[in-house]
Amino acid sequence: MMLRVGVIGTGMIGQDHIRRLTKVLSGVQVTAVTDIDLARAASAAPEGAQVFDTPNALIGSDSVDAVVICSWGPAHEEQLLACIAAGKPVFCEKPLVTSAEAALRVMEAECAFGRRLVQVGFMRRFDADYRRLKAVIDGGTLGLPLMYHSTHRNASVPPGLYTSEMPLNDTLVHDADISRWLLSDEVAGVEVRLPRKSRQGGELRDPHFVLLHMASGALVDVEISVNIAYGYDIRGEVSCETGIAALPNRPATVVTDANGYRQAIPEDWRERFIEAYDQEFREWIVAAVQGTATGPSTWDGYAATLVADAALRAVDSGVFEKITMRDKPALYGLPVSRAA
Ligand SMILES: NC(=O)c1ccc[n+]([C@@H]2O[C@H](COP(=O)([O-])OP(=O)(O)OC[C@H]3O[C@@H](n4cnc5c(N)ncnc54)[C@H](O)[C@@H]3O)[C@@H](O)[C@H]2O)c1
Ligand SMILES: O[C@H]1[C@H](O)[C@@H](O)[C@H](O)[C@@H](O)[C@H]1O
Repeated sequence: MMLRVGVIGTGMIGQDHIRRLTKVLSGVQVTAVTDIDLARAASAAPEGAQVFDTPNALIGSDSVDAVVICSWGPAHEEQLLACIAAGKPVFCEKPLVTSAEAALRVMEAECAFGRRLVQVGFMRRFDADYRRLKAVIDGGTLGLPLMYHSTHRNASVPPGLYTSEMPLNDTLVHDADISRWLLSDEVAGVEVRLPRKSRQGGELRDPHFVLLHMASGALVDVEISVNIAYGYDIRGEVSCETGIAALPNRPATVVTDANGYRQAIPEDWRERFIEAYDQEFREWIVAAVQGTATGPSTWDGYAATLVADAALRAVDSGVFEKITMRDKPALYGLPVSRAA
């Protein structure tokens, strides 16, 4: 069966996902697009796709079996609720939503529907390097994971559009999610320290040093730098009881010349995670054709949102901010635990 997809939001990642859905992946066709900027939607629409005036019109259309949401975070809740009301599988870019209350409303709607419909765009879980790293941790040969060092550096972020909350509610959510997934753990609380401000980002508060206290007692330190200038640099190293497991430096051709040996650094997320995005959509298509969703869930989006909310509180309070999660609905599987 050919999955007919409607895309909401045709900005940077919307266009990149339309490219992979039309030129890279099979079994899928983009039949509809929309954006509040209709001219942008029209220019991003692949041949034969209909341009809708509103997300609701696209979601309700008979020509759309499943939806991909690539609008800004604060718009996600309303669009997710409309997809769930229509019973259509939906891939929603991260962040799921931008407050815990909104995440709970989406969760309640999905649970009332009774079947998973939502996959959240935490693409690191589909990256081959992260998958190998998790296999080593889960294999147990290094003992229990004690600390995870997560480095998240963006060359730059769009001035004006990327606000001072976003290092925590748009960028940190990746590190929160990957820490939970890698360590099979939950985040119990957050501290944030602000180092000297970088002059690269104008008024933007940047960088951030975040400490995630995991329920097992493991600690995760996260560097969020969003105007590092030199490239998109994602690193991760897990310190266990008897050894260390780390992401490799990205395989890239080594250039040698009079200036020495060097390897290229990805420009942005499109380049660094290109295969991971392809894979997350391969897996999404398989589930969406069956009318459901697998992979990162509304529960995972809720957990990451709780971390973002707590981190935003911690910036103001300067102290440890505790996280309290609601009970996990059966729809999302068993609670995780990494026993000491
Ligand atoms: N997984 C990743 O690595 C990754 C990478 C980039 C962006 N993202 C996420 O994807 C989303 C979009 O990011 P982007 O970088 O493409 O931003 P962008 O600003 O380039 O594009 C967003 C588009 O959505 C449109 N839009 C906003 N609100 C809308 C609404 N209510 N209805 C219809 N259209 C609307 C805007 O007009 C714009 O064209 C964000 O949630 C972002 O966090 C994820
Ligand atoms: O929306 C983007 C995207 O999620 C990237 O993966 C992340 O590195 C950026 O910080 C964020 O702004």
